Amino acid sequence: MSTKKKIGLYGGSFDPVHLGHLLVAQAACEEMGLERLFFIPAAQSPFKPGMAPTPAAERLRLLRLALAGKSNYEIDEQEIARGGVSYTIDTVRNYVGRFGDAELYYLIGADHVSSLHKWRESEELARLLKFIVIPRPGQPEAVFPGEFRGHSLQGFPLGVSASQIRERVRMGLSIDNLVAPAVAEAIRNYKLYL
Ligand SMILES: Nc1ncnc2c1ncn2[C@@H]1O[C@H](COP(=O)(O)OP(=O)(O)OP(=O)(O)O)[C@@H](O)[C@H]1O
Ligand SMILES: O=C(O)c1ccc[n+]([C@@H]2O[C@H](COP(=O)([O-])O)[C@@H](O)[C@H]2O)c1
Repeated sequence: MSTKKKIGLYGGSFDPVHLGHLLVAQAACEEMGLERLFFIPAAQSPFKPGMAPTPAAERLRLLRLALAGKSNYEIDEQEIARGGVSYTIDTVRNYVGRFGDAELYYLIGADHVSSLHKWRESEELARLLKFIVIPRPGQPEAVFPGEFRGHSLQGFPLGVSASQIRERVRMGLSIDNLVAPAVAEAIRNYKLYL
């Protein structure tokens, strides 16, 4: 069995961070024994080109509230700092430089598995890390394409998405129990997603 440190990278738009994300993180840490998990908010996800995300400062504010007090979770702002479209290979190269002796895992929801081969420099990405896939309701069981290596977790499949939360706020519906209480309060106070 490998004794290398296991480090998890969790990239996403987090617009806003919701309980689905937090359960993904929990399942990955428990089932894979990750020592550290970095939440990495994207400046702009490559596969959401037509969608201007909420300003990074607001998404970061919500992430900080959601993760407050969870010491094994960290927020990495490198993609926000780089700006432009956030390609995972650039971020992963940064982690290889910082944690060359660790095993790197990248967390994705099951909705991303079938298009992994379309990610930038996908062969190099597949060489540098393994993927952790968390089931999402409505998505088939993950089958890794080609060269990709990874683990499919049991998780706690939860039918919550950021788009559903944005839509509920626009419609004046409650988002309590879909996001952390402090996140719901901040979304109300700062009048986000109206
Ligand atoms: N409920 C969930 N269960 C499992 N994985 C999830 C869930 N929600 C999000 N993810 C995964 O988390 C990562 C970041 O997701 P993202 O921030 O884009 O949220 P989203 O809910 O998918 O957003 P949107 O509804 O706007 O597409 C992606 O890999 C996505 O598949
Ligand atoms: O690098 C790529 O080509 C690539 C293609 C699609 C998605 N990603 C990353 O995957 C993460 C989840 O994407 P999304 O669209 O669900 O927010 C986010 O950090 C994106 O930058 C990365």
